[in-house]
Amino acid sequence: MMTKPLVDVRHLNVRFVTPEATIHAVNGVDFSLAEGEVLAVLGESGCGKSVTLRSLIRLLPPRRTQVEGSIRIAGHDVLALSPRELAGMRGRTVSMIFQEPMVAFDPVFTVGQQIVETIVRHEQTSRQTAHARARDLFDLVQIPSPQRRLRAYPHELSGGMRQRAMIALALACRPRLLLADEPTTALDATVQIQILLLLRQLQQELGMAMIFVTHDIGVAVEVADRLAVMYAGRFVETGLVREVFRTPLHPYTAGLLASTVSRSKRGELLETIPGSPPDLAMLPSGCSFAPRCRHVSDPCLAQSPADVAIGPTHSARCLLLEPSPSTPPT
Ligand SMILES: Nc1ncnc2c1ncn2[C@@H]1O[C@H](COP(=O)(O)OP(=O)(O)OP(=O)(O)O)[C@@H](O)[C@H]1O
Repeated sequence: MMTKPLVDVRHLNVRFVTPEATIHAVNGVDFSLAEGEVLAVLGESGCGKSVTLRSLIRLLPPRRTQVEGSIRIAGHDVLALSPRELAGMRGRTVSMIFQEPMVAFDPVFTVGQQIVETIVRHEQTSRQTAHARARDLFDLVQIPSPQRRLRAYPHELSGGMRQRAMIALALACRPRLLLADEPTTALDATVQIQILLLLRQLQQELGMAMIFVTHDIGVAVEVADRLAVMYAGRFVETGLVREVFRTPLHPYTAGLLASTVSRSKRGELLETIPGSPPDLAMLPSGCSFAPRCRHVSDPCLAQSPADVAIGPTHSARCLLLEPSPSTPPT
């Protein structure tokens, strides 16, 4: 029997209409995610990863933002929710963690007060019960001396501790889905690894689904079951981590992998993808990657590639994968 996915996103388009230009940040993204599954969204800066993630809980500035398509999370039709229903869904069903924890915390309250407040607001429990839960959460995210740390203001904690406290806040109401927007990028390498391991362990223990945005392929491989490679607002390749890693289908994915491999072998970036991602206010016609692609041919400049499945879980958008018009049908 097919179970319903926890997340189902269809034809998601997000545009920012500014007086100067219309920015096509997300262009026809489709994906679904099962309970307990981890998807990493991977791509260079400015390709629409954060906007995709934020649109899932409508965390985009409402003015001048146009969102089209459908987003269903745990049975909620997210784009149709009232502000009150949306507030109920955030925290309880879906939570988000950020690169910079100060985004999640209010500097004038202690971290303990903020976690207790979140629990009381969502679950109508007593303060005493909420405080005991906050303590347990600090244990869960491995913060030593939890009682003392709960009484600290956000700025009094170190970067790594603040990140752990934000994860505790995000988990306060036991969400079924955690959205993570480059949560380790700002940390130094050792702390980064500790936080990644913690997130993976928590995700497995709590059976929580997670969507993890990163520009680091090593991080994606470390945390995810599935990968979505994003370029110019589109998912250009999706698949299980090992499939994408072993058999990249899209030239962009192959380029990302090649630059990572050459960097790790020689300590320097030997093979980068030439050029830079297109301006999302002026997307080229045809395939958006064509201007940087070593396999480009004339049709790529005219025709936008469809998503071609080469297996039950692996697909990509590249004309090289489409049967050529001259191939007789079998
Ligand atoms: N509120 C906004 N108004 C106008 N443009 C925006 C807004 N938010 C994002 N954008 C634009 O949307 C595009 C996609 O941004 P997004 O932050 O999703 O990229 P990203 O892939 O997450 O990159 P990074 O890794 O640098 O965060 C960018 O061109 C960005 O400038």
